[in-house]
Amino acid sequence: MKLLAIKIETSHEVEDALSIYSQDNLNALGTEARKRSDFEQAGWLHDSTVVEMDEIKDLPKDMQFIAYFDEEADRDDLVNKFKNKLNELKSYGLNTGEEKITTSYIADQDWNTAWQKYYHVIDFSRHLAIVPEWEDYKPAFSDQKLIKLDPGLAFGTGNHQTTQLAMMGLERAIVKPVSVVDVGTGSGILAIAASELGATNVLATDISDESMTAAQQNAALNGLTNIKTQKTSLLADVDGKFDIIVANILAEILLDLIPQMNDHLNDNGQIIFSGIDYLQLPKIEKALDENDFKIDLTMRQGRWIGLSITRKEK
Ligand SMILES: C[S@@+](CC[C@H](N)C(=O)[O-])C[C@H]1O[C@@H](n2cnc3c(N)ncnc32)[C@H](O)[C@@H]1O
Repeated sequence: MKLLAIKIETSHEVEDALSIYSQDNLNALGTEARKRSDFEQAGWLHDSTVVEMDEIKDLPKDMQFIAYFDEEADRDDLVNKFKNKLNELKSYGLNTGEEKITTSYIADQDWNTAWQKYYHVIDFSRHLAIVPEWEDYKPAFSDQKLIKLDPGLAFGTGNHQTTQLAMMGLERAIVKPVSVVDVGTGSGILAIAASELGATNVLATDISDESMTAAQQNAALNGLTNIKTQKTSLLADVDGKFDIIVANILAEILLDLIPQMNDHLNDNGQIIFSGIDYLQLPKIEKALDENDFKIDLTMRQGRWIGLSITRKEK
């Protein structure tokens, strides 16, 4: 099988917006960002970044964004959609760089190994490190938990700021054994983090088949038997209540989740949201308030907001 690769010479300011747009709106099979700054920083980073010489001669001016699609996808339509998206992002005042778009068809094996080059150990916190399946890593603290991961085609390498905000929320929330539901699990990264942080049982849900496969494989890779998966949209068909609900999904989808949360949250339960662009926060605040929830903690990385939420006191 071949893949359609759409390459855009653009600016790092629009990396998140293009990644999410490609995956959520255009059904991209995967995305990749080659940033000049990554290459310039290589060598002094304390992680295991390795830069190969043949890549240095071809550095992007700022960022090369690449989205991969099925070879049957409509190439011209996708290129037009990316052009429109870049115009929209420019109208928000974002730097969209050169905006040069090129396309090519590549063998999918090349893609599988190509993106692995840009995915390395993330020494995330005192408690957690994310370790790609193919890398060796020795933690500085012997009790730091390792999340071993092969995200495959699912979202959730741990590199994304939204995933990291949700992980911070989980670290703060899990202070005793609790039950957790991870809504929109992608690679299973947050479900695995919850289990490693001491959750008793975790349900990982997603609407995509790729995510179900990736989450199951990654739970097994980490030897975790307390993670179950369920393919479903949000919490509509989920049975039971949980101590923690965690969801890293775009704000538009979180708005549909909010009215479902009360029926699935135990007394004294907590909710962790991520994936909210800061411009969308007022909508989320309003919906939470209308559904008798309150925000206890607001976290922000770049454009992204993470929230820790509980029920309003009666
Ligand atoms: C931004 S990714 C988050 C992945 C992972 N939890 C992380 O934090 O890195 C969002 C995930 O939500 C899933 N998703 C989107 N809409 C959904 C819905 N209505 N119900 C369940 N999952 C959904 C997508 O398939 C995707 O895997």
